[in-house]
Amino acid sequence: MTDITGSGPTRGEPVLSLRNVSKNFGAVSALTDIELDVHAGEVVALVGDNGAGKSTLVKILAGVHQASSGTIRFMGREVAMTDPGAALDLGIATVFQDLALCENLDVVANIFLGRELDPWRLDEVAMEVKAWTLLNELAARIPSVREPVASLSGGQRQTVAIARSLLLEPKLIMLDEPTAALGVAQTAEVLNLIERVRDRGLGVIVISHNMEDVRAVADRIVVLRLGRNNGVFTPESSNHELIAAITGATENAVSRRAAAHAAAQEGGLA
Ligand SMILES: Nc1ncnc2c1ncn2[C@@H]1O[C@H](COP(=O)(O)OP(=O)(O)OP(=O)(O)O)[C@@H](O)[C@H]1O
Repeated sequence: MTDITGSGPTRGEPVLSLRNVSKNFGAVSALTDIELDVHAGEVVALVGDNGAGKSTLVKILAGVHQASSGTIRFMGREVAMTDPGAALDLGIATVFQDLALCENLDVVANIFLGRELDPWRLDEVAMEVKAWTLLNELAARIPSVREPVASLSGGQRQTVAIARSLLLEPKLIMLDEPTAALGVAQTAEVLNLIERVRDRGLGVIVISHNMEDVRAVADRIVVLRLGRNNGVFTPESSNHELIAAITGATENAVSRRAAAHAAAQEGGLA
């Protein structure tokens, strides 16, 4: 049976720790002296305006880009993510926004894509059982694992992509905008899924622009602004504080609208 936790760290132990991580693209400083900690059984939301450096940070951790300087510790030791394979081998899984699924293949084939149990002799039955086990552990609602991905909803596709990333028993999973373009019910399903992954002791990093989703699922909210850390918040932090950290100003069009909206709601309730 697939155990999606693997031999992971105990809840609360540090999984990932970044210190002074910087990344330059030629003359462009995409990231400067980033610090980030993720613990086992914790969801960390990475938020920031467009161009804040979120994608660059995730790509460094996924081995797509290499940091220009700084240290990355993973499971207690300093590591170098030289390529995507190295990150995967260490136990860092990434679900990118495009999900990288094959529309015409079924759920089983997508979960095992490139990782067939025996590439010379496809053991369809064993792979189907393993796919079901994985999806059941996630309490995922997929009608049939023999359904082509093309016929699944956005939420179900996200589920398949997450299940696929758990196959290699990672210690850390990174999700890039997992609820973008999803409806209300599908978003709730994906947020539940993230909680189940967290409850199994994995460290989770979620990039999101949706503050409601971030508050609903994150244990800590790390704000990046112009490639630098700009505060760590909790879901209880006020919208005003969060928006100020994201935009870098306490008074701006977004915060004024939020304040006016809150005042109107209060007025309505009175
Ligand atoms: N390959 C690259 N070459 C040059 N500059 C880059 C490259 N990738 C990112 N950058 C720059 O790094 C900065 C951070 O970009 P990044 O895409 O990481 O931000 P982001 O927070 O993910 O934004 P978004 O929410 O729009 O995806 C930007 O100034 C961007 O132009």
